[in-house]
Amino acid sequence: MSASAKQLTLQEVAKHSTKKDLYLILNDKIYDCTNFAKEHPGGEEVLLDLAGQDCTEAFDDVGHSDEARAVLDDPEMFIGTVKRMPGDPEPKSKASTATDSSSSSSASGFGIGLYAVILIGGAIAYGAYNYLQAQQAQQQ
Ligand code: HEM
Repeated sequence: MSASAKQLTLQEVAKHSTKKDLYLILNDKIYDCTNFAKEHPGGEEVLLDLAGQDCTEAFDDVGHSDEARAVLDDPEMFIGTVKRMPGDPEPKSKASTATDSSSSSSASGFGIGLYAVILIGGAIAYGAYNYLQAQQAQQQ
């Protein structure tokens, strides 16, 4: 059975998104969860919501047990692996690092803005101080 493991693109997997034909992607592997969905302790709905999509993140967020992972060892459920095409989104587990780096770059953008405000504020204060000093000197 595993000898017949297929490679499907994300678009092909996305076609299997109904109650009667339900594929899920987990860590770049494709599983037929049509029968399992009815038995899923977390409910059929959550799996149907993610049908035909990558559910790696959602699966990890729930903190599934090793027993849950063992369910996926069933050769009846294993379909094959994801064939990534140019322009496809990255696997979910790697996507989180991408968001991390973008959020840190926006944070440093804010840092530069704050730095500029402090510099300009300092320059204005220095100018005002010099002006007042000059005024006082004139009065004496
Ligand atoms: C095909 C993949 C999945 C398998 C094999 C699976 C299997 C299981 C199993 C065996 C449990 C019982 C608790 C445990 O052993 O951890 C469980 C619970 C649960 N699952 Fe999944 N699950 C899958 C995908 C998902 C996804 C994508 C979600 C989405 C949000 C989800 C949500 C939940 C929730 C909320 C529970 C807790 C239910 C409760 O404690 O009342 N599962 N799952």
